Amino acid sequence: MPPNDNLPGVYTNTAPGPAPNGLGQGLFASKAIPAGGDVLNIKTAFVAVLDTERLGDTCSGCFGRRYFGRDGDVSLRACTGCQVVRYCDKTCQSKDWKFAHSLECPTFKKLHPRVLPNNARALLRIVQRIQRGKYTPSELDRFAQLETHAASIREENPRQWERISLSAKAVSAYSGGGGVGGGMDEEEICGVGAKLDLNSFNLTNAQYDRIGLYLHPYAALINHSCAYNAVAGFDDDELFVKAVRNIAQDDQIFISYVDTTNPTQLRRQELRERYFFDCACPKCASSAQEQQDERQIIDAFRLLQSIPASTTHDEPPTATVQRLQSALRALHASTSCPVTSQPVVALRDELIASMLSAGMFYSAFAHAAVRYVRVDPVVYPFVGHPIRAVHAWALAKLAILLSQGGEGEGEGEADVRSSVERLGLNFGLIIWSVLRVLVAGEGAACAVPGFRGMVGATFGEVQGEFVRNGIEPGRMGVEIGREWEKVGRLVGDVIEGEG
Ligand SMILES: C[S@@+](CC[C@H](N)C(=O)[O-])C[C@H]1O[C@@H](n2cnc3c(N)ncnc32)[C@H](O)[C@@H]1O
Repeated sequence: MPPNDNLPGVYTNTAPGPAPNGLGQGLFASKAIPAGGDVLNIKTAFVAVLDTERLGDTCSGCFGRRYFGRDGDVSLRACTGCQVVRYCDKTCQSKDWKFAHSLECPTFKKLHPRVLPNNARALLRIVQRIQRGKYTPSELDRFAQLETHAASIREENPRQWERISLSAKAVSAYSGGGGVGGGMDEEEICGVGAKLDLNSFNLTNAQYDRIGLYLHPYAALINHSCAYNAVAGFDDDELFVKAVRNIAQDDQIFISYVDTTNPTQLRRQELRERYFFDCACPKCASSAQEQQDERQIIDAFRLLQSIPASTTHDEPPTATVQRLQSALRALHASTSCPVTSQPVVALRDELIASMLSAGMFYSAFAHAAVRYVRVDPVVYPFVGHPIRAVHAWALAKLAILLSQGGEGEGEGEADVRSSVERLGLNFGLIIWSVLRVLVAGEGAACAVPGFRGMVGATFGEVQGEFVRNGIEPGRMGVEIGREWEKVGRLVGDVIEGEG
């Protein structure tokens, strides 16, 4: 991809321009981009910080990039100055020190053991880097032009404005003012805080789990559509935006700011509250007639929200699993939500995560198979969609664990295990075929390089194991088809059990 002439580290097949229909500025394809193709790659963030709950388990230098996919615990060492941020080693520490930690470390130390929330830490970084002249004039110029909606935040979300003002007060006190970029008063810092809230992305790891927040003023130009044509992903703080559909030259690039599997009413509400616009995308327009179904789904969401959060720390994971399973059954009893609609989709994702924490590996495998076979092809129709790839990877990892004799535990686990054993599943062929699809589709895949590297290495090991045993799974299409018929029966049983 060609570099952007003005912005360091920005490579792109796009150009900025005014977006029609009152969307402000947007990004437009400077050439045709096929599905799976590159839209934008930004090597270094304008700002990126970890969420507070990830400071203890994620490296603040590489954001987990260097040890991603490695099994077992990774030991991170805390910064001896502030004790707040942690690193893999000196390389990661020195990278972060140069970027901004040298500026913020004394403040973190003073506040320890209190830790500033993620948006205040991001704001402090931006303000201190501006004051020390660490951004180029073109980066600052792009940042200055970003939308803030500050007046709307003040009027419509007074609590958000209060949080921004409090952060600005603290940052103004801690940043000390002055420097080559000049001092910034509290009001200016509030403006930066509003910009951060409106324009930041979820920083994710290579498996698309949220780990923090990220902002770059060029990427922030991408507008929203629920019928998006591109997705963003990260390796470390390197951003990759890829096409999930064929994009014609001069077409506008759209990502989704919200979970597009959510019902229209919820998506629109979230977009209104956080981004201050009413979405007029084709997906929102076409679901106007779905009022009846929508209402049922909204009721289902309320039911889900009435259940206490699944991540309460004092609840044993097996209890969470039971709670989620009964919520799934209650949803089926009270609404006609299909397995591919929300909140059933989100509930199953949570169920799989909770089953893993509870050590219910056979049950987690069965639900991951439901997701792979029945849910994702409908919810993410583009085969190279990164979420689909991550779910396929989770299924393969579970199959690897079970093939190595992983023992499940917990209520109901014995039943699922005996169903799997009755079916006589050949895990090896299932693992091989799931990974093979991921590796073969790599050209049109949107997953970030770190993820693809991890999948490729695992496929190589699995293939090597087969070859050592004199087997060529590439020639076993019929046998593999039979294994997927068995998986289909398992999937059918799970869905029937929920109904
Ligand atoms: C992250 S910014 C995107 C860049 C923005 N257009 C600009 O000129 O700075 C988000 C803001 O862009 C506008 N926007 C993005 N997508 C939109 C859409 N589909 N419809 C209307 N406004 C949209 C809204 O004002 C929203 O708060």
